[in-house]
Amino acid sequence: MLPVSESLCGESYEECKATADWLLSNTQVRPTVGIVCGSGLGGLAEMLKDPQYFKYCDIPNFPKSTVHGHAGRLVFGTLKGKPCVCMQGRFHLYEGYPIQKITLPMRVFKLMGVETVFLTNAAGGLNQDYKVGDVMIMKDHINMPGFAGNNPLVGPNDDRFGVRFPCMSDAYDRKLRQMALDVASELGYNDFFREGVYCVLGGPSFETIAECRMLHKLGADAVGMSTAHEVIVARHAGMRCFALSLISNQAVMDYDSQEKANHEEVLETGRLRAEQLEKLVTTMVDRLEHNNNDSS
Ligand SMILES: O=P(O)(O)O[C@@H]1C[C@H](O)[C@@H](CO)O1
Ligand code: HPA
Repeated sequence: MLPVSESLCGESYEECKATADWLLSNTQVRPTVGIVCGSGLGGLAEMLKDPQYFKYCDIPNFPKSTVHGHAGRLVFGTLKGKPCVCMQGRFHLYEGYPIQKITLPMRVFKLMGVETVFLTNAAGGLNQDYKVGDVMIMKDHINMPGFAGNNPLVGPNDDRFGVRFPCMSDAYDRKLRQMALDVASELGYNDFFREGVYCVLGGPSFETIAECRMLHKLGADAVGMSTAHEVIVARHAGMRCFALSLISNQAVMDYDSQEKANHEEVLETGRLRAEQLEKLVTTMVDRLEHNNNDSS
């Protein structure tokens, strides 16, 4: 039996530790790199060598994955010789879980020894220069649910994870972003590589035209339904973060447009860019130094 929860939503230190210990007792892998796969981007998990799979429904304290395109399992293995754990599918606010619960895997990552987290997502392009299939390095985020008090760090702070008021001006690691630009250039990806600001909303409905126009005016280049909350929790716990948005569709900004955002297009764009994204992340992991203090 796992310890009785005193947390708001099942994400207390003791519960996360029990989950981390359970996983570590069932695998030999001691991950220093964590990966989160976005919609249609689960193929990255297939890159791990000697994979060991744990279905979310079998992991103590884990929520279940409910979204098509998110396999719902944790994969342990090595990538370019580095011990990794990969979420093949993530949790979203719109699935009905409390925000503290959907970000629980970040704390479990931390307690298993992860130092650096790579996250991917599918997102709608708000920047008019972006095309479907572009890949955006996340330079920053706008956490819309947080404006209304729905921040994953709401609730009692446990200092064993991090401080009460964590800084977020360095949420997306500068050195990793530069490494991504270098690697993208070496791989000949410059034509479809961007760097920009991601705005997270709660979903599951896609945005109205007025909402897209507003978000663009506020400074967002892409809009999605994930990642920012995970990054907040990962940064709170002192892990380095790097995130990529695949522009899976153009956000509709024009009342004359016949375009309609839909999840099938999102998954299809993921399939088209999967190989390049996998190559980029694999190359970056290969170049990682295990030095969390290296962050800037
Ligand atoms: O997990 P991500 O952020 O990649 O998923 C996006 C947002 C929605 O879950 C879904 C919409 O198609 O894709
Ligand atoms: N909006 C929100 N989330 C998304 C989108 C979008 O257009 N595309 C993929 N995820």
